[in-house]
Amino acid sequence: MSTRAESLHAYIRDRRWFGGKGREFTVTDVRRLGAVPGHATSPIVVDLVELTFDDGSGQAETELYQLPMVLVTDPDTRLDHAFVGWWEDPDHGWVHAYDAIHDRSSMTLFLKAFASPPADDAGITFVRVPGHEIDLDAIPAPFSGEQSNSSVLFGDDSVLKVFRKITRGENPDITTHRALTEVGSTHIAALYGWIEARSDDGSPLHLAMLQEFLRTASDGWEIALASVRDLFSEGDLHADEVGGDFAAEAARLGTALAEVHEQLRDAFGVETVKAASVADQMNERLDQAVEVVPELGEHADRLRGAYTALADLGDFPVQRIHGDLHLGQTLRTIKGWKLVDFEGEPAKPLAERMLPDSPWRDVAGMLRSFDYAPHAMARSMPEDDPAVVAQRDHRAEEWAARNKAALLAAYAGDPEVLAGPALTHDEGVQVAAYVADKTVYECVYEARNRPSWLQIPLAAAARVGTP
Ligand SMILES: Nc1ncnc2c1ncn2[C@@H]1O[C@H](COP(=O)(O)OP(=O)(O)O)[C@@H](O)[C@H]1O
Ligand SMILES: O=P(O)(O)O[C@H]1O[C@H](CO)[C@@H](O[C@H]2O[C@H](CO)[C@@H](O)[C@H](O)[C@H]2O)[C@H](O)[C@H]1O
Repeated sequence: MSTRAESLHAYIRDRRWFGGKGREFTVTDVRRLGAVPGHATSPIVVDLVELTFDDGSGQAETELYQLPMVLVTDPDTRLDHAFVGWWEDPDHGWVHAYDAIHDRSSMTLFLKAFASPPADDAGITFVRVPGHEIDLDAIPAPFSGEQSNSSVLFGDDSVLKVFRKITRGENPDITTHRALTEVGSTHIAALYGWIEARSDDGSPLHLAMLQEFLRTASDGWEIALASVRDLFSEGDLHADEVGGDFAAEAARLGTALAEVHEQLRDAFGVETVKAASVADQMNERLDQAVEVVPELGEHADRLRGAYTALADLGDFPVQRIHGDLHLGQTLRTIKGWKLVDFEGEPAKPLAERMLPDSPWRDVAGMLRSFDYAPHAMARSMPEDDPAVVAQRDHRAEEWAARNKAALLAAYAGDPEVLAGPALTHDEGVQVAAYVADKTVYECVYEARNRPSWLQIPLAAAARVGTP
């Protein structure tokens, strides 16, 4: 028989959403945040599990993970895949605990709680945003594309994104969506509500977000890959001649991003930042990245050149931004492009992700994605003939350049200009520095998560500063 802590350890360790893969940790605390009422026999509870990572350096780190669970007295074989453990629960005695995300009746009660919020002493609060009549009878189904969090779809009406790693304080996914929903932005999935609790120090714990389900959505990354596939299969045609040309979509993405940035400026305001201090942070990030990816050292001079040019700008404006924008965070619907997942860069502490930043960081994220798409596609089509490889490389550059130009021109307000300088000198310097910084981040991300893709950002680092 294992203890509650051992069961939680084993369950969390193997989950896709667990961010500490490969690191040793122990479960050092379990705090019951509250309960969702309504289940006749099986309590639904929300626990906050504290994990402590100790790599032996003497500096233990803790992280909090959220686990909504349904506690039943007899095993439920339908939920075998979501079995967390069997233990003596402090409030409910001997129970079999299952991850509630996978339990339809638990998730129905989560949804209904938005309409009839539990009493104040339930520990968790369901907040509803006015403006949408939630379909309370919609059937829940966990999202198959589970990533860093767990999402549950309710019919074709709404999605509940349950944050797994929890940080004390506000979650920018909620606060940014809320502000954009209030101004009626057409480039996001509207916020319908959220769930929160209080931390022991009184600060908010944002637990989940209920938002519009974009039922006609196609993933921007997949659409871009399809366009590249089309181009690669027509070796002698140019990017503007093949059926799947993406440039008009890239331009629409640029326009959508510009609108969202403007709405975020109106909602959260604008500040100025010293360019030299931003350049210092980029240099520091590069120093740390070279420790993880030593090959980056070969390109350090050209990367630092981009940061020096940035430092020379003096001051520049910063504002609330998306923070981790790439094609995988864009969805094409029949009503245009939508941006999702405003949580910011996963590697940064939450407090840092909320800080105003340059909108050019988001633009740079998209430009990097236009480099990734053709190179990722080329990797998935192994080829021995050097002539075909060279032709593809050439086409890949062409595809990336065409779509980058289209996005930049539209972002800068001129979607007709598909080539030539759409940006001022200062804007160009910022784009170059943020592209360099994102490339460095990607090298570390790939080295840790997908080493076989490391070559994509490394090759880009070698090109920084070249036209
Ligand atoms: N409102 C929505 N409607 C439809 N699909 C969505 C919606 N929000 C996200 N998605 C899809 O789910 C995926 C994961 O969402 P995301 O917010 O990025 O979650 P995570 O934080 O778990 O990575 C997205 O790439 C997108 O394909
Ligand atoms: O979506 P997340 O918030 O988890 O973002 C992380 O993972 C992304 C990969 O899924 C990573 O994006 C990089 O790879 C993409 C292709 O898979 C590419 O389109 C992006 O341009 C590239 O940065 C992202 O950087 C990371 O934060």
